[in-house]
Amino acid sequence: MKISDAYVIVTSPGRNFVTLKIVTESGTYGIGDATLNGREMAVVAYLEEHVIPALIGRDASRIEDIWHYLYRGAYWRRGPVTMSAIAAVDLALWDIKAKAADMPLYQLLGGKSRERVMTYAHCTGKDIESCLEEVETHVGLGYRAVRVQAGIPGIPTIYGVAKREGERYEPADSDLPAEHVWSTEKYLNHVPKLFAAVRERFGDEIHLLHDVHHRLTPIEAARLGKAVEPYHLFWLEDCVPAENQESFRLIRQHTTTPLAVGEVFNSIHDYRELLENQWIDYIRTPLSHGGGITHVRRIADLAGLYHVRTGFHGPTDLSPVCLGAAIHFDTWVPNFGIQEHMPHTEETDAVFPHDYRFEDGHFLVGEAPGHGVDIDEELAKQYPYKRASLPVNRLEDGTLWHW
Ligand SMILES: O=C(O)C(=O)C[C@H](O)[C@H](O)CO
Ligand SMILES: [Mg+2]
Repeated sequence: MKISDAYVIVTSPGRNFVTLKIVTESGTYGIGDATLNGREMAVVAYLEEHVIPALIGRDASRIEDIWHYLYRGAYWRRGPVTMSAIAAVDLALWDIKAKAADMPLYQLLGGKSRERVMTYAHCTGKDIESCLEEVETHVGLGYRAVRVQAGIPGIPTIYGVAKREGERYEPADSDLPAEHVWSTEKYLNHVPKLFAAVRERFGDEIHLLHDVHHRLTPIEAARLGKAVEPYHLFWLEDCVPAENQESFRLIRQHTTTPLAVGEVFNSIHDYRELLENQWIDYIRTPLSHGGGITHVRRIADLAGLYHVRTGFHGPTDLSPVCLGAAIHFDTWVPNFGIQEHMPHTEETDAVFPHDYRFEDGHFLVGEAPGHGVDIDEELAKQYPYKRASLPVNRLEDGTLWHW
């Protein structure tokens, strides 16, 4: 199973995606997602200049050895660019191995732990009322869990809320970073009212999630966690920037609201104190940013020791390749929690044909050999790369804040 060719495909069917294709001498190929939103071309350069030349001629079946060759062998360890590049190789190699075994990937991982994968949808609105309408729509579509984000009075642009009614939310929305304004006090005063309204209208059954997107300090996060306790959230996500893992000690001492962290993490080392001290409840690192299946399953196993479950990041800036592989992983992993689901556009789905299905608030894994996602290279060529940047956030006095 010698690797005879490998190349990167960049396509932008509505948004940018980076895909690595690895081909073996027998003609069996695999694909991996290497998309790092707003920093796509850095991963392309890493793969083309440093990884692909070293892959040609290697045995594609030696996934573990190739992982360590790329991780230890680079000398420069960890980081989102490195770990996204390694992830793309790893996902493509698992795809090849499963195809060679004529098995869907979940079988190779250890078989089904569940029949279907619960997902949560994004419900956003410019105010509480329009957000409630979104919840109504998604409950009607069968979702058992929804992420609720509403506009905050006095803050013109807010994370998670589309610029105009009826439009899709897309964070990387301009060539150079847009500038947003943030007020912690306005936010903290408003969010409990939003959850009170959702529980009052929809009752206790539906799971509710919320993403703070790294904007609070630990004591402010503790205040929010406490304030929303009556509405029993499924999780509060990224309530503080998590480089300082120790800050979760303080948050945890104050609130029983479950905490999810890690969509910007890329290594097991980012999680160690959080897990060993039982400060969090869900891990978020997607396969495509955390070194692929080979590394993320080690994080999931470590998490399992502490009753921590998976809740993988799944916005539209991860391609269907990442989502498809995640659905296989979610079907297998013993300590599964939930899978994020932001539907891709029709154009994206056409470029990446796949066999996973959404039904009644859940994903159903496909039975095709491999991870079940392919790329239509001819169609991909019709959508050239266009630079798109994530916004920056400033406090009302102009101080640069966390976006
Ligand atoms: O989906 C989420 O929870 C996010 O926070 C989405 C991020 O803002 C997005 O992936 C940034 O690229
Ligand atoms: Mg998030």
